[in-house]
This record gives sequence, C-alpha cells and structure tokens, in this order.
Amino acid sequence: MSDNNWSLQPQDVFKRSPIVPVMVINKIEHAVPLAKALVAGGISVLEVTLRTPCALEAIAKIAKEVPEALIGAGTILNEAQLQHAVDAGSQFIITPGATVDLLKAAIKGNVPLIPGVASISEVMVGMELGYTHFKFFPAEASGGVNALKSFSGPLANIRFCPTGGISPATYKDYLALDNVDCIGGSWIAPSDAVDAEDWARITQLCKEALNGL
Ligand SMILES: O=C(O)C(=O)C[C@H](O)[C@H](O)COP(=O)(O)O
Repeated sequence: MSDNNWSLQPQDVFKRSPIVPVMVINKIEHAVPLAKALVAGGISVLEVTLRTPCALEAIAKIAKEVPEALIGAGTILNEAQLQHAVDAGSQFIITPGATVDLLKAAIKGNVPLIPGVASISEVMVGMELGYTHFKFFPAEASGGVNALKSFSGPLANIRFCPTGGISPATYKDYLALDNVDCIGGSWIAPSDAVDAEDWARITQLCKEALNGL
C-alpha cells in the first residue's frame, strides 16, 4: 500500500510472524500474562478481538507492558471502533469485513488496516483504494486453500492472512501458498488454557506450531 501515512506497513505485520493469535480476553488480568506467554513461545504479533468489555483496556496494557509485541485490534466493525482501538494504542487494525467508509477512514489515519474479505469483488474494492494486504475470513468456510489458490491467478501481488477455522492440522497448507504470509487462529491461545491461566501450555503450543514449519 502506498500513499498513506501509516506508521507501519501491512507487510511489516505480515512478515513478522507466520501465526497471528486471535485473542479473546475476558479478564483484564489475563491480558499481560497471555501476551507474555505468546511472546515467550516466539509469536510477537498479537490480535486482541474487540469482543469483550475489557478488550480496549487489554490492548492499552499490552502496548505499555509488553513492548516486544506488535499489538493489534480485531473485530473492528465501524469508524468509531477504529478510533477507539487506535486511541488504546493498537499498532494495526484487522477487520472481519470491510465497508468503503472504513477503508477510507483508515487511509486518513496513522495505523494500518488489514481489511477482511471473502471474495474477489471485495478485494477489488480494497484494491481501488490502494489496499494490497487482506485478511481472508472466514477462511475455511469461504473455500479455504482452494479458494486462495484460485485468487492468486487474477489477483497477482495481493497478500492474504487467512483466518477462521484454521487448525493445527491445516495451518501449514495455508502457509505453503504463494499469496499467504501469515495465518490467524484462536487455537494457539485456547480459551480453556486462558481460563485456567495455563500460560506454559500456550507457550508450548506456540513453540510446537513454529517448530512444525
Ligand atoms: O472477530 C473477528 O474479527 C475475528 O477475527 C474472527 C476470528 O478471526 C475468528 O474467530 C478466528 O477464530 P478461529 O476460527 O477459532 O481460529
């Protein structure tokens, strides 16, 4: 993406970690230990979904207390949430889908947006505004690896982070694709491990996933 004032470019996010954990934080006291467990396992790009009341506070705390992580906000649905996420200290923004208003609003700001798409037409709308990096969501339900292979013909030079329904059994198939730099998933930070505060298990899951590549 050119012609923007973003402090970081989407490729810097995509190239920093092959696995982006999708984090759902229900208790604010879990935010920093969870982020540290992921970083200890070798994963330093983190997406906190705006699905829980403490998500913005979690982003702010991780931004301040875990500076070695690149912290982003997920589940951004509109401009108001975009602004709240940026104000909280998000270094990148990921959305499940995109509206033209949201795409335009992000271009005016300083924080990169990685819009969610599930079809070629949606990618084309983003391309018209200069976007080149997209989240492919929901990946498995939208055709998975085969869909992304088909995208690579007409959409040369467009990069994807598939997310949604990806598992330890399938993440390598996605990462083997020419148009994929990273994948997103919640399996790397499972809710039962977070609820049990089993940070060692999360660190181990990261190491196993990275070692498998
Ligand atoms: O809320 C959002 O904006 C999202 O980002 C949705 C998540 O990407 C998926 O929920 C990933 O979750 P899994 O399919 O469990 O790996």
